[in-house]
Amino acid sequence: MSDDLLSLRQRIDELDEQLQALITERARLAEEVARTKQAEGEEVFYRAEREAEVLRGVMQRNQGPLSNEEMARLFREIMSACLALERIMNIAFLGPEGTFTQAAALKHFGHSVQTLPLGTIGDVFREVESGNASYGVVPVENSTEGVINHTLDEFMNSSLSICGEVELRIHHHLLSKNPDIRNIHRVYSHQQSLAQCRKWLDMHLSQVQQIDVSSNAEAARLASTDPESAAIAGESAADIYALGYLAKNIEDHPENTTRFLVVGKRETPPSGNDKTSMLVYTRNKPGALYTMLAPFAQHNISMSRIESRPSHQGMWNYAFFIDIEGHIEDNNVRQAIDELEESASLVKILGSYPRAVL
Ligand SMILES: O=C(O)C(=O)C[C@]1(C(=O)O)C=C[C@@H](O)C=C1
Repeated sequence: MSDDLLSLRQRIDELDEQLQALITERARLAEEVARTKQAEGEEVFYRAEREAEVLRGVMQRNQGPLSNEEMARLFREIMSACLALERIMNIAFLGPEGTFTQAAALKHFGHSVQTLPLGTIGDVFREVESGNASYGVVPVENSTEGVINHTLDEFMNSSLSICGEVELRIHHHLLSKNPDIRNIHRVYSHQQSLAQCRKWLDMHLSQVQQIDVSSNAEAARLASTDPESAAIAGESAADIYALGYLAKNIEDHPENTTRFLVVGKRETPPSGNDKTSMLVYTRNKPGALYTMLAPFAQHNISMSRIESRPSHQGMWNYAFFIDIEGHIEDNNVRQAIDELEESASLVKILGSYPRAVL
């Protein structure tokens, strides 16, 4: 080994020692935080607003060469490990193991949580409502395929609050036990993923049967038992089912992103950069939509999403899912909602939560 390399490694060793001592000190402080929370009768250890504040601080201070996201990911894991000293959290997600929803849960909470795969979006809500899981993670919309109605509909009858959002770039791969694409006769995947790779499939596998299954992870499991088949799924499913890559990143839109929501029982205090989601029921009369939206414009509040769903409460009533910028404790948001309540049949606040940091 050259002297130059040796001395660089010595400096890295010294820094690692300092970093380790600092991480240990941070972990001890987290233990002290836990004791303080306990003494104050607090039952909730996870603080979404504080975590967002810490991660934003990390990104603001960062000057490279690591990217902001990379640096924040490192701190994400340190905080996750610190929180695990306070309390191990159980996170329910739309399973099975290896789904993008699991990847979103780990991106949001870090890897020091326990993840609990469940069969349906409804099961995720029930598990959090019953207290068996601390939080739940469910998909809510995809940039190419649109909104996930099951999730929106669950909010109509649930008392849970949204306490976070996660955005995940979705990369789809063609995975198989078979090393030769010419031997593939069937492709398994979730119907949304088949749709997201439509052009690629038409171009490369137009003669191959497409089989729509309940999740990409299930598709990967099937492909692992059927060597004449392939699955369209993500990296974690490839790892879990030991599949090889026949083609990578086959999604039609490279910017393909899915947004997930984190649901829990606690309302989240302001973090300084928040969103508020609500469900607004209106009567079907002329100008209802205009009247409903006017308070947001008057109070200078940006709306990032509006979706309508049949309300299931009478044939002509609609429910609108609306996301706005700001926190329910902000004066202008509070005032706009007070005014909205005068014209709407019902306004249900689903939660104010930090805008996705990572
Ligand atoms: O500040 C707190 O309340 C903590 O518990 C500490 C800490 C952290 O490690 O910074 C850990 C977990 C919380 O979710 C937020 C922050």
